[in-house]
Amino acid sequence: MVVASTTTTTTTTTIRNEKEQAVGGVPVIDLSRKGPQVRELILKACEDYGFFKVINHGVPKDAIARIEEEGFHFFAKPASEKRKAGPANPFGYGCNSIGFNGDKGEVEYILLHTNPLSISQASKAISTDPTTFSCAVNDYIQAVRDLACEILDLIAEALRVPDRSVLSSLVRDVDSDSLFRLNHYPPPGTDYKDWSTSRHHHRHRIGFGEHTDPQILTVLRSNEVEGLQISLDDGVWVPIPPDPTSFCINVGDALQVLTNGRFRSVRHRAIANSCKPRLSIIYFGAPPLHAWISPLPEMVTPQRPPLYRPFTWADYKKATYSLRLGDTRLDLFRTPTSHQDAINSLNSTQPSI
Ligand SMILES: C=C1C[C@]23C[C@@]1(O)CC[C@H]2[C@@]12CC[C@H](O)[C@@](C)(C(=O)O1)[C@H]2[C@@H]3C(=O)O
Ligand SMILES: O=C(O)CCC(=O)C(=O)O
Ligand SMILES: [Fe+2]
Repeated sequence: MVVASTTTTTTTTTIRNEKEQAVGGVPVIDLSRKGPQVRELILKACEDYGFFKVINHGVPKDAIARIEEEGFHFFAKPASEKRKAGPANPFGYGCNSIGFNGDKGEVEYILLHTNPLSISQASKAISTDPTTFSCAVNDYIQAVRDLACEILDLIAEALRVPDRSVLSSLVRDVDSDSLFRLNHYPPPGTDYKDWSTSRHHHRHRIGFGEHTDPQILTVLRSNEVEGLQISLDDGVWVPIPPDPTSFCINVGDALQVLTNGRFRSVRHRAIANSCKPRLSIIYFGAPPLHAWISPLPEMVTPQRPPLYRPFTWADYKKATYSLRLGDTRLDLFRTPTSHQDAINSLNSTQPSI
């Protein structure tokens, strides 16, 4: 059972088991428990939060350990060495600067396309042992892609879509535009860039500013350091307790469209306050550039007309990269009627002057 409880400072979501004991902070779904119950839990989490954690996920420990080691090894290098793999354009090494439109954060990262050829090319600038690096990345991607696809198949079944691979086939396509990212959040005061850092401790040192992920499904794993937060409807930020044995799953914008707004693309951010370095490893499952994205026919009824017009993933990426991190780019793709409905409902909640 999912219960929202309010404390004096924040609202936290508490999950209670059948005996009404609190067992965690967000929906935690055990993927080893097959059957309709798991599908229904995933469905509810995607509708209510656009976010959940999975345990017993089947991703080999060894694949996780190898990519984590490669990540820490790279970020421990001198700034001048790391810069040889940058600047991120959008792929490669980036430091403090996110995207092309002025977004900043206390983060350094490697962003890669998941195409094995581009991984092998990029690895030459990242590692002195590019084969070991690219093998670690490829093996990890393969394992988390399988996990993403298993979840997408369960979602399609729960939505009663006749073709259970309609979502996963977009991510499995050889031309899929899926991405891989390593984010490193150094502790405050660390000299990880060339210029001196502020030693002031802010309550919220923003590592990666608030945003939604544009893709279909995000699979995120971090080390034991906290930082990830998700936003609930009322704008309250909920910290996600770190758990290196689980994966965080986010609904992305494209899945919000495919489900005609039934699932929410969750707003999230990363805070970089900890005195320990945080490393997150992220897979963004995306369709091919030429794929058309529109609400699945089963998600459209006379009562729920299409909220979004059809567009290609290439169109959506273009819009994404022309905007700031925190912008709500999905609004650009709403149908005229649904856009007007949204404006009307907003106006009706504003006091009239
Ligand atoms: C500021 C930007 C960085 C970003 C592209 C964008 O213009 C807006 C979306 C950003 C985001 C957020 C989720 C992923 O981390 C990411 C790779 C993506 O697909 O969209 C980043 C983009 C990026 O860092 O290149
Ligand atoms: O590093 C994190 O925990 C979150 C980063 C993120 O949301 C992203 O890279 O899209
Ligand atoms: Fe994100």
